[in-house]
Amino acid sequence: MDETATDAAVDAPADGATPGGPAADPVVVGEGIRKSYGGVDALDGVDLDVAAGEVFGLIGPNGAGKTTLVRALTGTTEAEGDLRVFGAPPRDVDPARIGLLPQSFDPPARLTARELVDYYGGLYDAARDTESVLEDVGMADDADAWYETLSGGQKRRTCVATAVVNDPDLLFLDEPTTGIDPAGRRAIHRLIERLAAGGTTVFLTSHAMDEVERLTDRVALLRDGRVIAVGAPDRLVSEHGGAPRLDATLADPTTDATVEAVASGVRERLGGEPTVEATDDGLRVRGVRPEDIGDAVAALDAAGVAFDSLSWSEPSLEDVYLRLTGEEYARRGDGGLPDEGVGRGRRAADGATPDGGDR
Ligand SMILES: Nc1ncnc2c1ncn2[C@@H]1O[C@H](COP(=O)(O)OP(=O)(O)OP(=O)(O)O)[C@@H](O)[C@H]1O
Repeated sequence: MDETATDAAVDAPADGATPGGPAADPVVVGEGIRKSYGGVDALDGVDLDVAAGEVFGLIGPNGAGKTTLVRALTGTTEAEGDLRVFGAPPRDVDPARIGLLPQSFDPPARLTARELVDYYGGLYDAARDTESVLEDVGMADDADAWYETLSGGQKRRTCVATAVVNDPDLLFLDEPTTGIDPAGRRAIHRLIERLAAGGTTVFLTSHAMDEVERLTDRVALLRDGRVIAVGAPDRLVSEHGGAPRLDATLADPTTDATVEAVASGVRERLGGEPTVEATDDGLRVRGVRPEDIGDAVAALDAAGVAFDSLSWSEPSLEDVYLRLTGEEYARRGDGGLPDEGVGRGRRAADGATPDGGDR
């Protein structure tokens, strides 16, 4: 396990099942994976395992190394370290067992979607029926259009079809839903769910935290070529997502005096637990339970704060992402660490800090 991974990475459930802990029956195993391009360490000692039948998510900022890791695991680039897929080095694995949707994929432009799926299916001894694959990705109605005339989302869906036409045991999808509209995304989500239900192992990279949270059994967060957390999404959220919060969009700019007035009113009504901070367009009160919402609103009113809108939300995988990558604090521009939570937790666990102080 990566030495910088949080403790969500290391505790296996008692029954050895996959959610939360390490894979019980791994089809992908990587230890100490390294890859440099010139002076850039794209992968800086990645350890991971993926179980048979698992939907495994890989998230991380632009340039974190996600695509490089997918390429290393599919044998499309050489990397150092111990990499095994179905027990063999990636380049020795039977291609019929693997499906790959690369991040960048440019199939021949003057073939129709149907011809493309036929063509890629023809590369294998046994392939799925073209029509059912087109149906699966929501392309049945547009199957006779040339690839070059398809919209960006239709192109991506066609590419997904070419990746699943061989009915792979292990499917790598590198940002499959980028540029796809909500209906198309739903089609891809349903396809992933069906494949997983049928026993296909899925390795999914995405910047869409909602789809990763919804679809994956476990997720690894990559930053600067290292896994900094891995575990079931709900576990990562409970450990690192922070408290539920109430966000207020304010009509006027948020001043320090506004924050202090609301904080004082919130302390008075709710005790010491909630914290108040300025956001880009208003205020955020953290630590507000559903039953506290009325009191928090009363604190805003008492402070004379006029708000345009209010929203309450539970923490999500996006909060985990923002906190563990340090982007939340970078965005605020203060470069500071939170008073509680992940900053201290990570230092205690591994000596690292969210601002990259271990590197
Ligand atoms: N072929 C290459 N030549 C040189 N540098 C590369 C190459 N491929 C990747 N890199 C560098 O390696 C690092 C990791 O890139 P990678 O594409 O794996 O990140 P990523 O997490 O997939 O990013 P994104 O979310 O933007 O797709 C980046 O600094 C990138 O510039």
